[in-house]
Amino acid sequence: MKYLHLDSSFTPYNSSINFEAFTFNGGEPHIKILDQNIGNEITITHRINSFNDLGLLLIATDALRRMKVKHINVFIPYFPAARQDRVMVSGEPLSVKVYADIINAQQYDEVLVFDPHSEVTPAVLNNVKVIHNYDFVKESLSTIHEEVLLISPDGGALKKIYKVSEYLGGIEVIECSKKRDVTTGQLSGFRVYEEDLNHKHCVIVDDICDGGGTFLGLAQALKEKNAGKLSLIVSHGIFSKGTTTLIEEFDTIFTTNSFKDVNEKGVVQIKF
Ligand SMILES: O=P(O)(O)OC[C@H]1O[C@@H](O)[C@H](O)[C@@H]1O
Repeated sequence: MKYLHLDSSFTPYNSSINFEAFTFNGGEPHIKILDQNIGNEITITHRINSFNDLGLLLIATDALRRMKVKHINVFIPYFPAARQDRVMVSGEPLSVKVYADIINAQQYDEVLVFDPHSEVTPAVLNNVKVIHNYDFVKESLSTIHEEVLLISPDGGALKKIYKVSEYLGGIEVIECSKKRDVTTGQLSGFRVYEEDLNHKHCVIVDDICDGGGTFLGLAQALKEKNAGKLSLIVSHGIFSKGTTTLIEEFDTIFTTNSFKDVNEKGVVQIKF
């Protein structure tokens, strides 16, 4: 099996097929595969954070098909728009399905995704294989040498966190839920369904850290219930508002390189 790593800083498997890629003046991505003996099965790996990234994946797939590669797999660690997985009000798109339809049209033999936001992503993708967060959480926790509680931020994360807990031999899970303002729908606080956390190390586990507001808010609520140290494990680190405030609040933040590379003291990035 050979690998085509389209993003030079995301190279989860060692060997990569040689290629040249650049963007035309008009903004269109271009690629030329330089190796000619590339075999019959290739896995493309790519972080898709923009339409240009998607475009590069599509034209790379076309180039491989024209080179008569029979079996093509793709590893898209952070599946785009996985959070836009339902239409809340008329006028909104079902974006995850739009991306999935484009990926499905490529007829990949296997589509690997890492810890998708909900069950909708694997449901709308063909030939999908989900890489769960179990080993990532296990590796993160292996650096914490004290008893921990796993904190589930909301109902959406519950099913996954209980599976993680089971995988790790039954670590205690503390359930929480988000409070929302009834008129605006804005996040207004958290309910923690445990009276006293007994100063134990609380580890929040979730799929995505975007702006970080969820985790800063939850940290406050946990402290009000006598939390000890706080850590955060998030599969996909977008960190759109930076990491400074989060680093001040959390003992350690664990993430992967599924979305981007982060080199900040206080953030441990476990790489694919
Ligand atoms: O508060 P930020 O970091 O912006 O958003 C992260 C939260 O938004 C959800 O979709 C994620 O699953 C996570 O619970």
